[in-house]
Amino acid sequence: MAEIVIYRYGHRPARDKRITTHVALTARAMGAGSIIIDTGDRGIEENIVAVNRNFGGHFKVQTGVSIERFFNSLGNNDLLVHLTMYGKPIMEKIEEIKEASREKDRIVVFVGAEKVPGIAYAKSNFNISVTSQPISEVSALAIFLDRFLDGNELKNEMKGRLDINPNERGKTIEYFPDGRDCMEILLNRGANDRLIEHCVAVNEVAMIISEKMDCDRRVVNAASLLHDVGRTVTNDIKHALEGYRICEEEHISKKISEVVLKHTGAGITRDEAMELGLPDLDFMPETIEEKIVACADNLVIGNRRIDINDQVQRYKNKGLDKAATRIKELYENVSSKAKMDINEIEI
Ligand SMILES: C[S@@+](CC[C@H](N)C(=O)[O-])C[C@H]1O[C@@H](n2cnc3c(N)ncnc32)[C@H](O)[C@@H]1O
Repeated sequence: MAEIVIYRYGHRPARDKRITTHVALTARAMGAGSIIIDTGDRGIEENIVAVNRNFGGHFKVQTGVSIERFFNSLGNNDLLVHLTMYGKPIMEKIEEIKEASREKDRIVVFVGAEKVPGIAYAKSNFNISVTSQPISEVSALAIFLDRFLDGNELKNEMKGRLDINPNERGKTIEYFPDGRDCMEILLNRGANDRLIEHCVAVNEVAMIISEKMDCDRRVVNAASLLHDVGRTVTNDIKHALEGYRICEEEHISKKISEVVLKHTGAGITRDEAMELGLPDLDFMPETIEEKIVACADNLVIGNRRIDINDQVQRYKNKGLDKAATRIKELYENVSSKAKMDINEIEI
């Protein structure tokens, strides 16, 4: 499938910031991989970086590429489609464009802001109109992308720091802190260097495991970095509970705080929880993300990897035989899901 690139011509930073940003947002949401803008505009670049961070994906933006430089950069593997009210109707040409794009690396969609010079019409493989009436470049681009991608772009899922969960009467926003956010939370909560180094080491192991299976990597990333944030309050068995409370205070998704809550050893049963003075709850890891983080924590002591058998022995030495058996079983379970021996992971 050819990569879709948008070229935005005639951008005037003082006048067009909003509409060019909307062209970029539409391109990003509707299946394009990047936008190139003729006039330099750091504001738009920063805006798109922030949108990617919040809502996911790797949409690229480059500004300050003049039309001459842009045309010089085009090669035989590019198909250039110019959207203009003076072009051929999209319904007549879209199948031909799809066919032509199959042999190309990139399909470059040219949209103007102000008057477009004749060279754009001459250089384009297709000059395409979306109705013969003047409309906004945002709508022209949206309709073109929708027709070109047969509506499949509407199924795109990008995952960033925020998930917007729509409901009948509004929305709920779920927050998945990224690495930078997690580090800020740890520091703001007073984590010392040793604690941070431990969290980073567990994170490294957890992320390697997460690459081997289908799971929400945002959850694994944040939960592994924050699994011990409760140790800024206490180092006893209640640290996971404190971590959960901190995650709640930071308005972090439950998918993450639940991992933090259940990361101790290979989980704590309801009976054990009662004996340990914890709330009358089951703290056993159930989701794949919960299992990955608990398991990664068992493979790390301080900031170094520990052999799983040594970890199991440490629990046995403390007389915690049941917990030791569960740790081994969890390790075997996660290894089989990862289709590798996770005891071989090196950091
Ligand atoms: C405000 S218009 C400027 C049109 C300008 N007068 C020109 O020379 O084409 C901005 C852009 O919207 C897009 N556009 C506007 N109407 C369109 C239509 N009916 N079909 C396709 N694209 C259209 C074109 O890409 C155009 O360059």
